[in-house]
Amino acid sequence: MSELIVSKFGGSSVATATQIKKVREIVADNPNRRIVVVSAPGRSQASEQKITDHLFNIATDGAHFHEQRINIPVVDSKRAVVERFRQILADLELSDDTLLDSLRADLECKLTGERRIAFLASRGEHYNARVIAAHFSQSGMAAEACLPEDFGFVVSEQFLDAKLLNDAYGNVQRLAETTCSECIAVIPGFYGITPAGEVAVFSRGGSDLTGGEIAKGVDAASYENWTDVSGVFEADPRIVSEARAIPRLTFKEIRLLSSKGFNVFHLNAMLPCKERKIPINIRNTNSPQDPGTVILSERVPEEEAIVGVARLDNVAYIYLEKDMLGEEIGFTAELLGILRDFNIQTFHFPTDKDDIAVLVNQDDLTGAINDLRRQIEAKLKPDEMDVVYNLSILTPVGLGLQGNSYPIVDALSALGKAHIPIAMIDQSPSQICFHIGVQQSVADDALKILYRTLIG
Ligand SMILES: Nc1ncnc2c1ncn2[C@@H]1O[C@H](COP(=O)(O)OP(=O)(O)O)[C@@H](O)[C@H]1O
Ligand SMILES: N[C@@H](CC(=O)OP(=O)(O)O)C(=O)O
Repeated sequence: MSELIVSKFGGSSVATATQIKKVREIVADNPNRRIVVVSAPGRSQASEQKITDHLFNIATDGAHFHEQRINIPVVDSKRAVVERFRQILADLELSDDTLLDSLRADLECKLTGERRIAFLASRGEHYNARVIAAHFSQSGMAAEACLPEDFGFVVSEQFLDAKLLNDAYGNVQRLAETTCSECIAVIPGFYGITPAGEVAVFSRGGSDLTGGEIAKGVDAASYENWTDVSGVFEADPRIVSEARAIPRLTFKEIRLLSSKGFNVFHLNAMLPCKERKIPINIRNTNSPQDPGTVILSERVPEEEAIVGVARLDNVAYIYLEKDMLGEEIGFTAELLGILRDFNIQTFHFPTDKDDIAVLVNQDDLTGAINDLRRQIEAKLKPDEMDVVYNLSILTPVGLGLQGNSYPIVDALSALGKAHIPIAMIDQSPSQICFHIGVQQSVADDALKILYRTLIG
C-alpha cells in the first residue's frame, strides 16, 4: 500500500472560487494528498442548476430539463455554462481566454447520439480540472491537470454508463509514479476514454467512481470523498433533522444504504476500495475539522446495531396472479427476462403459489408500460395483472440486525401505531437489512418513525 491519499471533491465543493480555495487549503494541509479528483461545478445556490445538468440539456436539445418540467432553453444553458466558468476564472484571478474559447467551441460539438451526450456531459469535469490545476499552480502549489485522454483512463464503449477497462489500472499506476512524485495530479471525474479515443461517461454521480478506481489503481492509503455534509448521516438530513453522521460503516453497509437511496456516495464507488481494503472517508469541505464517516472492511456490530435508514422513492409494484404459477418451472425467470428486455431495473420479487410481485424502478416504465403489459399477457397469460405506482422502500441497515428480529417487530408495530399502511415487507438474504414498502405520500412520516424507533 502506498502513502498516497486520493481526494475527490464533489460538485458542491468546487461550485465557486470560494469553494475551490477551500479545496486548495485542504490539499495543502496533508502532503500525502497528491491526487485530487474533481467534479463539475455543482449548485452554488438552491435556485441554480448543476453544470452537468446544463450540459445534458445542451446535448439533448432541451429535452433534459423539459422532462423535469423545468423551462430552460438550450441557449440559456450554454450561457449558464460559459458564464459560470468565466466567473470562477475571474474570481480566482486567472486570465485564461483560450480556456473559455475552447469551452465555447466544445459546446458546438457536431457529434450525434450517445457520443454527443457523453462528450458534452464530460465538459464540466474537464474544464474544472484545468481551472483548479491552474489555480493551484498560480498560488504556488505544483499541480498539473491530468486528463483521462492523456494518461489512458480507458473505459468501455458504453457511452453513458461506461465501465473501467483493466488496462487503466496500469496507466493510473504509471501516472502516480511519474506525475505525483513531482506535483499534485488534478484529475477530472466522471469520464474516461474508449480504446478508440472517444469520451464516455460513467452513470450520474460518477466522479465518486473515478475516485474509487484511481484509489485502487495507486493502492492508496485512503480515499477521501469531500462533500457538503460531515459524513454519511443516519437518514437523509433534509428529512430527519436530528440525524447524525455515522462514525463507522462497513463496505457492505454503505453498499446497501447507497443502493436504497443514500445518494451521498455512488453505489458502485466502494467496490474497487473494498477489493483492496482501502478505507473511504466521507468528509465536509466546509467543515474539514470534522472526522466524517470512515468506511472499512469490519467494525464491531455492537457499537451501532442499526447504522441508518435509507429511502428509495419512485418504486412501482407489478403484480401477477395466475393459478399454479408457483408450480410452473421457469415462470419467474421468464417474467424477469421480459423486464430485462425492456431494460427495467428490478428490486425485489416476493413470490407465492398463485401470485408474484416485482418491485421495479417506476421511471423505467415511462413509455414502456403498454408494450410491457402486452408482452407479459402474451407470454405468461396471467389471470390478473396490476401495477401499483408511487411506492417508497424504507430500509433499515446494520450488522446488528443479523439473527435479531426484534427491530423488525418494533418497526412494524411503530408504523402500525401511527396508522401507516404497509404495502410490502422483505428481509434481505444477508439479514443485515429489511425493506418496508409504503405509499410515497406517507414516506416522510414513516422514515421519521423508523429513525426514532430504531436509532434516534
Ligand atoms: N444519508 C445521507 N447522509 C448524508 N447526505 C445525504 C444523505 N442522504 C442524502 N444526502 C444528501 O447528499 C448530499 C451530498 O451528495 P451530493 O449532492 O452528490 O454531493 P457532492 O456535490 O459533494 O457530490 C448532501 O448534501 C445531502 O443533502
Ligand atoms: N458531475 C457529474 C458527476 C458527479 O459525480 O458529480 P457530483 O460529484 O456533483 O455528484 C454529475 O452531476 O452526475
